[in-house]
Amino acid sequence: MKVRIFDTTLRDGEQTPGVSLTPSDKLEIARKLDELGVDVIEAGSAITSKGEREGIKLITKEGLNAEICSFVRALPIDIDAAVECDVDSVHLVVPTSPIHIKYKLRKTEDEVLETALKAVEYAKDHGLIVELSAEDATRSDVNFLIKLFNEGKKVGADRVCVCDTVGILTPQKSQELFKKISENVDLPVSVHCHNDFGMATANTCSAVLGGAVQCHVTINGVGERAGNASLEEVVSALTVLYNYKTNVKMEKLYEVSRLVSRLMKLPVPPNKAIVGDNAFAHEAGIHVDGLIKNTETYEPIKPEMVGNRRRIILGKHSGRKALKYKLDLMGIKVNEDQLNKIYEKIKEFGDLGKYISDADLLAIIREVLGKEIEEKIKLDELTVVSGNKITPIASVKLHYKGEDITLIETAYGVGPVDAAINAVRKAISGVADVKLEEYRVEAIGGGTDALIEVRVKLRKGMDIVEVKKADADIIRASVDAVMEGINLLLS
Ligand SMILES: CC(=O)SCCNC(=O)CCNC(=O)[C@H](O)C(C)(C)COP(=O)(O)OP(=O)(O)OC[C@H]1O[C@@H](n2cnc3c(N)ncnc32)[C@H](O)[C@@H]1OP(=O)(O)O
Ligand SMILES: CC(=O)C(=O)O
Repeated sequence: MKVRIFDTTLRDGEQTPGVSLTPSDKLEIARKLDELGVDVIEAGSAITSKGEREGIKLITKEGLNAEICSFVRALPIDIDAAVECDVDSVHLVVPTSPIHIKYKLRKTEDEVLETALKAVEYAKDHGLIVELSAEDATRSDVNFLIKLFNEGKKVGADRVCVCDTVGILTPQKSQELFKKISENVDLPVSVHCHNDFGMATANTCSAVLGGAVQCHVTINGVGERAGNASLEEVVSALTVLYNYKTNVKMEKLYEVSRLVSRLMKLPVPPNKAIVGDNAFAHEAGIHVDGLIKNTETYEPIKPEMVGNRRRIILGKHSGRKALKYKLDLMGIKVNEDQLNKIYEKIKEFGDLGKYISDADLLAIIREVLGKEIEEKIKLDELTVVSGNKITPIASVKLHYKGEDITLIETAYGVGPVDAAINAVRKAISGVADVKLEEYRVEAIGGGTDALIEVRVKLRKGMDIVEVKKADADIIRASVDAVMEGINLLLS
């Protein structure tokens, strides 16, 4: 059976405290969501602001395949704003719980019903698809919900939605509630779950078992408070664990996750299911040994299925097979004695509570093998100019393959570090397509002469490396880290 995916990253997701997207950010995300194959994009809440309307209008003009929707309250002014943005549909939200009706709206149930039905009629008169949605439905009288939905159908509502606004459902209650609503309302039923108790994905899947045919979800589970049910979790669980189908192209999940993370400036926790960087990462020796023999031993699905990748991390818990596997991947040949020496050093590092980055491993290998591993690209010159009356600018001269090829480039940036890294990336653009995925900086010590530790994560295709470098000069530390990462990716 097929389940529709209603993505609310650009509406409920953008309600994440501190997050605000520009109209062009919204358009970029909407295009990716459309490529991903979601059925509905809730592009925002048109009444919110001029910029919000601008963003929604950019999306509706784009001619995407997905239905474009705006959140509206049961108010003509909200519906007018949605109509102005030329959306296909409205997510028309009506608070239904006693607490919302009494304290928030200061109305009676009858008054709420009357306002809601008038709003549905008004939206239908303006040619909109209407999803009539009950806010705080899971703390509402189920008979009132059924009455609202059935009356809503009479005046033209096309779908209904049950919102677990404060995330208090359990999987059992969810299945029962959605069964009751589906049996008593002859319209497609949507589920909208929040994650206050970490149950949003489970509750959403149970709602589908109960009869819901459309799931409201957000990329990375972003949203109010603890967030919404996450798209990647719901789609993967429904597909793999429950055997449902969706229109989502699952192999694009990681890519869309990272776009949303970058534009919302919300890092994806490493242990996030499906799209986290640790979702398919393994350090424990016993696990890696199993994986080498058959990946199914410790992976429920293949990482490529969701656009993620397998990572073998070396550390305190590693075994020799993991080390050998990693060295093979790096094209480094060692004898048994050298392997054991590198292995012991990794354990020593781990016991000191240290994280072993790819660059650390390379340093250990260099030490044990007693020889330099070839640096394909070397930094020769670096010049950076910055000040209060100049856009920061940097130029670099690099040597590629010894002295054979010289790469010289200049670039601007928002600051001197950005300019320097842009110059390096520009210079190597003809050699390799390397993307800077993450840049973090920490001062070790307190003064202006503190040691600066820079950590970068670089990607070339599906290969990712992490490097950390420390220097009193933040620009040197940054450029050295990026150069080392590029060399690792080219090795
Ligand atoms: C559970 C959810 O996610 S609900 C969606 C939350 N989304 C948002 O709030 C979108 C962003 N919001 C905004 O930009 C602003 O709140 C606006 C433009 C919508 C409204 O701003 P203001 O007019 O200043 O109102 P304010 O936000 O202070 O209060 C909300 C009003 O809407 C009313 N209201 C709330 N929900 C509904 C509803 N579904 N239908 C009708 N009225 C509603 C409230 O009762 C309150 O009315 P009151 O002023 O008569 O008490
Ligand atoms: C409508 C909505 O976002 C909610 O009730 O959570």
